[in-house]
Amino acid sequence: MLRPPLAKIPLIGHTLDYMSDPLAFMRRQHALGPVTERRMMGLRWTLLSGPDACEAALRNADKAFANGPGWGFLVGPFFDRGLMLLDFAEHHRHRLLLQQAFTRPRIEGYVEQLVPAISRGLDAWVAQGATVDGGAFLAYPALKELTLDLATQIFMGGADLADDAELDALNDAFIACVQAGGALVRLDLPGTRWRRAHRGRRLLEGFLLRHLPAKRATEGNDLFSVLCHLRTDDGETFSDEDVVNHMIFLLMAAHDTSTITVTTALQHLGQHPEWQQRCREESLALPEHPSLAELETLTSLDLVIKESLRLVPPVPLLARRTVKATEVLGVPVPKGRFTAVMVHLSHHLPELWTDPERFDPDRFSDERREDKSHRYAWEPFGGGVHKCLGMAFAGAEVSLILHQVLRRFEWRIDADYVAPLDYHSLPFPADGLPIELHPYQARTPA
Ligand code: HEM
Repeated sequence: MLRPPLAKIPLIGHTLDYMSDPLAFMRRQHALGPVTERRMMGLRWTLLSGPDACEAALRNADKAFANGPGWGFLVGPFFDRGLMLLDFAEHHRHRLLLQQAFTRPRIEGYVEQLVPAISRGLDAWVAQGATVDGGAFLAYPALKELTLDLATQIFMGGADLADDAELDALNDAFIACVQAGGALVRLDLPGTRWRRAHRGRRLLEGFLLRHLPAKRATEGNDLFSVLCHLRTDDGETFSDEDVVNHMIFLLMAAHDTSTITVTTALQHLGQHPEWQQRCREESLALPEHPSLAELETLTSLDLVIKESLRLVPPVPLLARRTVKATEVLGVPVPKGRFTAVMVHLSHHLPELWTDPERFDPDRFSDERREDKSHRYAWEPFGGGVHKCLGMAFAGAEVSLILHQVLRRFEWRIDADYVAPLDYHSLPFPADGLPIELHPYQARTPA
């Protein structure tokens, strides 16, 4: 925690302003206009707020905004050459190939693997007995562990690649890479997040390179194996280096984002028992291990997930840097300018949403469709050519976890509870989201 005198230095002060309450920071900025400037993290940034300004950068009609040099500043050394950090023709080429790993038949295959893996993860929640029955169960760390285990399973092809100690080391390495994004000291110095992340990246590269020949040799249905065997009609494939870079990025892209979404949904379902019951009834009507098509019939849960992504978008702002001079809504933006596309704010603007701070999943129902108020009113997955490639996978994973949790547990959270969200990297509840969790007991009608 920085002491107050440091917080008063303007360039760090604005960074901390953002981290302590991003929405308040974005609101203050937006009051000055949709295209403004601020010094943050030692650099001058153009800040885009409101759906029109966000749309301009994400549609990127004149190809002025680049991802690599923007995100590269925040997470570059650790997620180097992941799809999100590639640009223009090269990005297009890699995306064409990578999207074959996220077709519907592939996702159906991942769902088949996810279903038993989630069941096993939730068995462990029950086995933790003391925390499950009545005591405070910390939902966020439990979900983080669950989604990391799922990533090991679905992305890497199972725990047999590594023993428990190595898996723990890999998880730590991966977490170090993610946490470096919010580091204020961005130098490879002893004891810094930056140094831990460099070490983490090396460990992940070594692990993946070691297992790559075996993945190339046989065709499995885990993501690592799939990436090794992708081929376009023109015969394009990924090099070993590409596979490693994409794998490390995909692990990052998939993990925290899905965990945050499930956490937010659990919180609101705990605070709104009527929605919890409505979702549970739909889940109880399906098998414990549903197919992708069955999962898509969970309409109430779908509304809850959309509303959770609106209230707490896991990626609150998107980073870009201009590669040439351009303008947004008539305001000039010079070449070389770091740009923050503040999608979070659009989700909370009263001109786009009724009573935006209220948890109201029905706002996404066919009768209301408030998300149609603007093409970029709801953009948790971004927009334009970099729109999230894992959107369908994420939807399936998040719904599957919540489906099984709803069938097996019930929980309550105080209606007045406000999650103390930490925004040093992606948002998460600093208190771990304590909930009162009980095994679900079906009630017999009186
Ligand atoms: C709820 C969960 C998720 C959210 C909210 C989310 C959000 C986003 C956002 C906002 C972007 C765009 C970044 C930008 O324009 O700068 C993005 C890109 C991306 N996401 Fe996701 N994501 C989620 C889950 C996933 C999952 C599960 C995967 C993979 C399994 C994934 C893979 C990707 C990839 C590959 C990109 C880069 C796309 C490109 O640059 O062409 N995401 N995600």
